[in-house]
Amino acid sequence: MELRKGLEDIAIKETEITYIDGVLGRLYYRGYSIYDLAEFSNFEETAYLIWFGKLPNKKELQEIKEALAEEREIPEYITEFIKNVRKDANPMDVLRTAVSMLGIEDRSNEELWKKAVKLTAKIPTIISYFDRVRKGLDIVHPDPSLSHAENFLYMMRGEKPNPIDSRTMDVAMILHMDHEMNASTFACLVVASTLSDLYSAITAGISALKGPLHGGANAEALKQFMEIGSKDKVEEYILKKLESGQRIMGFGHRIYKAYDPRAKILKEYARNLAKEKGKMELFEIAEKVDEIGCKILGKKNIYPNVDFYAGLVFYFLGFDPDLFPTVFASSRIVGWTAHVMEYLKDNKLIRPKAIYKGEIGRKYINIENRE
Ligand SMILES: CC(=O)SCCNC(=O)CCNC(=O)[C@H](O)C(C)(C)COP(=O)(O)OP(=O)(O)OC[C@H]1O[C@@H](n2cnc3c(N)ncnc32)[C@H](O)[C@@H]1OP(=O)(O)O
Ligand SMILES: O=C([O-])CC(=O)C(=O)O
Repeated sequence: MELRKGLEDIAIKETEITYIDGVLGRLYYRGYSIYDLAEFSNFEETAYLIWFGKLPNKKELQEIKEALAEEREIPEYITEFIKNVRKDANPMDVLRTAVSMLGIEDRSNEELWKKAVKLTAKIPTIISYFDRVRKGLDIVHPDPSLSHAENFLYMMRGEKPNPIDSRTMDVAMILHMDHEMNASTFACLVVASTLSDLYSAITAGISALKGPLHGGANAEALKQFMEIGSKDKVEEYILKKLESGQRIMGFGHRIYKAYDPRAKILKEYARNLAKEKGKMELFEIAEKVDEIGCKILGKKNIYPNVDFYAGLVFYFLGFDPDLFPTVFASSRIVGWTAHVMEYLKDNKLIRPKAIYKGEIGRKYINIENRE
């Protein structure tokens, strides 16, 4: 039996949701280029596309917007949990637990897409309530008149965002929405394939996304730009890091052997926000890491991934770094739920093999006679 560490190059399902061309650095949701979706679409429309396989007409778009807006509020017992949980909790742990709590209450047999809408609508509320409570601020209830992205920023800040911030948030959420068989989506499918419930599957996805090799890299990337402190220290920092065997966070990808198209798009949004917020110096440090990193690591086909500029964008939008992976999750929930629904249409229990390398036939020794 062949060992494929990390399941590299193993396909576990056929999909019509997302296609990645890792060599040319291209990404398509349901056949539409990510560049077109980022330029012309919005969160609700792209979510509909990912869930249902087609762009919605006007009526369908209105219906999905209304369904998402109606489901934003969270049950009181979850708000109470958020108020009582330790203020220094990791926000991904809070989100994971709150999603799990939602699952305890939802015993309905309603169609999975309806549960997917509920989860997608409620995740920004969980995140913003926790952030405001831990800062000693009053929670801001969702405003159903605002779009999904606008409302998220509104609940975080307590005031309506300007059009540049709203559009940036919308685009960032589109870019994070799905990415084929990434680690967190796979984690969801492992759980779903046992015919467990959707909330349990999503809880697994959140757990997998938390790690710094996956969705946690956006915060690590920003930390690295801040640590560097000035543009002229970038080269020395990168060389030192690589010489000591460490990784440049926000660089490298299992599938992309080219520049991640999402990073290309986010870079321009990060540049614009940096200008608007007067934070050009931090952006220029990141740009220099990008340039020198590509020169050195590009020889091994290692380039910036989505997390490289996402951290900067989320930071400029006002999110604290420990919230970045939760913002990622607030968008990836669409992809997780879409893949679970697609997989369950032709379910097969996910159960790979391990190659046994230990001994066989060892003699059991009573504890009194052991060394
Ligand atoms: C949303 C996302 O999840 S995108 C990914 C976010 N994660 C990060 O940015 C963390 C940094 N990046 C990484 O750790 C990796 O590139 C991963 C985990 C994303 C993918 O890596 P894998 O496909 O498993 O490749 P693997 O970890 O085996 O690395 C292959 C080689 O590239 C090198 N490499 C990979 N990424 C980096 C990096 N960021 N910096 C320096 N070297 C790197 C490894 O050291 C290794 O070198 P070697 O062959 O000389 O030993
Ligand atoms: O595809 C991957 O392995 C990681 C990634 O970029 C994502 O989940 O968006």
